[in-house]
Amino acid sequence: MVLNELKLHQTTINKVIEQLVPDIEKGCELVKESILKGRKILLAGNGGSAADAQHIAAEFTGRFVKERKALPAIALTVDTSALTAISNDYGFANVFSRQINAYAQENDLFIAISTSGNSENIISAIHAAKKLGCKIIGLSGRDGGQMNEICDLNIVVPDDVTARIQEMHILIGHIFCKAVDDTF
Ligand SMILES: O=C(CO)[C@@H](O)[C@H](O)[C@H](O)[C@H](O)COP(=O)(O)O
Ligand SMILES: [Zn+2]
Repeated sequence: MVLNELKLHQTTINKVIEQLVPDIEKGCELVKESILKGRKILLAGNGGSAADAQHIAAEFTGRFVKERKALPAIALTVDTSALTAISNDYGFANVFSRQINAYAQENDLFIAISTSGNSENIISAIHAAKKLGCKIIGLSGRDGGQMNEICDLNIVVPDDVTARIQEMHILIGHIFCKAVDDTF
């Protein structure tokens, strides 16, 4: 079983290497552009993707590898009072869009993470971010779902298994962090 899981991961990473390098490079450019313009990064996802959102945000506000200045990144998944109040009062579909409306400004970057590309609260948040003039990178999988139509760039991991897709998302997030480190 263990060897098989590792081999499945290897198959997915090989597909990412063959198919996604240009998209990941575009994502690096969008992330660098927003940081160099002094804009902030907002991130959101559900479940494992919520963990990815806060993991990536912390690489920017803290540090990834290199010593450099603190950079503005906010995960919309971490404030349990906001998460519960918004979900309770406005419905779970609005849990991220409401926070986007509170924090996002024109030319900020929203990194929306959903392995299916279809989670309702992520789709609503993308619509809200677009209305405010944000740029949007999707990290998704399967067929990319609704995120194909509404993101500036939807990076679709070519796999149908949630775990494999998430493993590639955090790798891509780390590559974004390396691209930013390299600009300082
Ligand atoms: O981490 C996992 C499975 O590996 C789960 O927590 C998973 O993230 C949750 O089922 C999410 O609700 C899936 O949502 P999404 O990726 O389709 O947007
Ligand atoms: Zn997971």
